[in-house]
Amino acid sequence: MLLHFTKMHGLGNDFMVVDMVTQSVRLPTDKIRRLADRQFGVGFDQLLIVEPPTDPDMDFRYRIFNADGSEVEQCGNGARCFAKFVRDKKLIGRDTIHVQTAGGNIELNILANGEVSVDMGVPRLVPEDIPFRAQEQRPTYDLRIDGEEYEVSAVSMGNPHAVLQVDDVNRAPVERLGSVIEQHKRFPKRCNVGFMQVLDKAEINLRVFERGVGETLACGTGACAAVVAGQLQGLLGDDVRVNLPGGTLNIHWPGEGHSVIMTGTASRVFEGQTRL
Ligand SMILES: N[C@H](CCC[C@H](N)C(=O)O)C(=O)O
Repeated sequence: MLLHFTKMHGLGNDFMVVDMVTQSVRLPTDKIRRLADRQFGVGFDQLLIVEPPTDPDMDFRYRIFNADGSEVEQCGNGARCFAKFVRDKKLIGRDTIHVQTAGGNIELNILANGEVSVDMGVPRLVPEDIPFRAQEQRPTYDLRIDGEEYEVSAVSMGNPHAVLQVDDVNRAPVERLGSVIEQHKRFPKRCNVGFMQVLDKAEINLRVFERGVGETLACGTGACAAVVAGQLQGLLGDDVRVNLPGGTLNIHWPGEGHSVIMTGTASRVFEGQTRL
C-alpha cells in the first residue's frame, strides 16, 4: 500500500501530513512510531491526519499523533500547516477554515502575506479541565521534584501544559527537568513543559519539552500557554512576541474567557510517498 504525504513544518516543529479525505489507510501506533523515526522512517515530531468532519458545521477533522504514537488533543504549529495543506491541495477554496479537533474546534485564517492566524480557543485553567491535580485554581502551583520546589503554571490549550519561569532559556535544564515534569503524577495525562524567560511585557524567549516527543524547535500551544501563564502573573500584556529556537510567533490574548490568537508561518518542505 502506497501512502502519499507532505512533509511540513511550523518554525522547525515538523510534521508528516496525510490526506485521509482522498486516501484511506490504517495507521496503528507501531506504524506511527516507525514512520516518526528519523533514521528508519520519514521522521517527524507529529503526524497530522486530515479527515472529513463528523461535525457538519466544520470543514475538516484534524487528528494529531506525537512521535511516540500517542494521539493528542491539539497542535498549534500543526494547525497553521494544516491550513496551508488543505489550500495547496485545493481541498477547500476559502481562506477561513473551521476545523474539528479532539481538543475543541478551531478557526484558521490564511492571511494575505501567507502567514496563518489561528483562533486557538479559550484556555482552560480549572485544574480538573487541564487535567492537573490541585485543590483550587491558582496562577502558579508548587511542584515538588527530588526534594526541591518548582513554581509552575498549569494551562490547557486543549492539551496540557506546565510553564516555568527561568532567567535564561539557554541555561534552562530543559532535558532533565522537562522529562521529569512531563511525567509528574499531578499531570494524569502527562504534559508539555515550557521554560519561559520574560524579556518585557511584550516579548519572551521560550523553549518547550513536548509531551510524547521531547524538546522541539517550536511549540504553538506551548507559546499560547506561556503567554496565558505570564499574563495571569501580571508579567505580560495582551500582545506578545514569543521567540522559540525555530522562530517567532505572535500571540494575542485579551484575558480570561477570551480566545488565544496565534499567528505565524507554515512551510512545505517536500511531497513524498512511502510503502506501508
Ligand atoms: N506534544 C503536544 C502535541 C503537539 C503540540 C505542538 N507541536 C504545538 O505546536 O502545539 C502534546 O502532546 O500535547
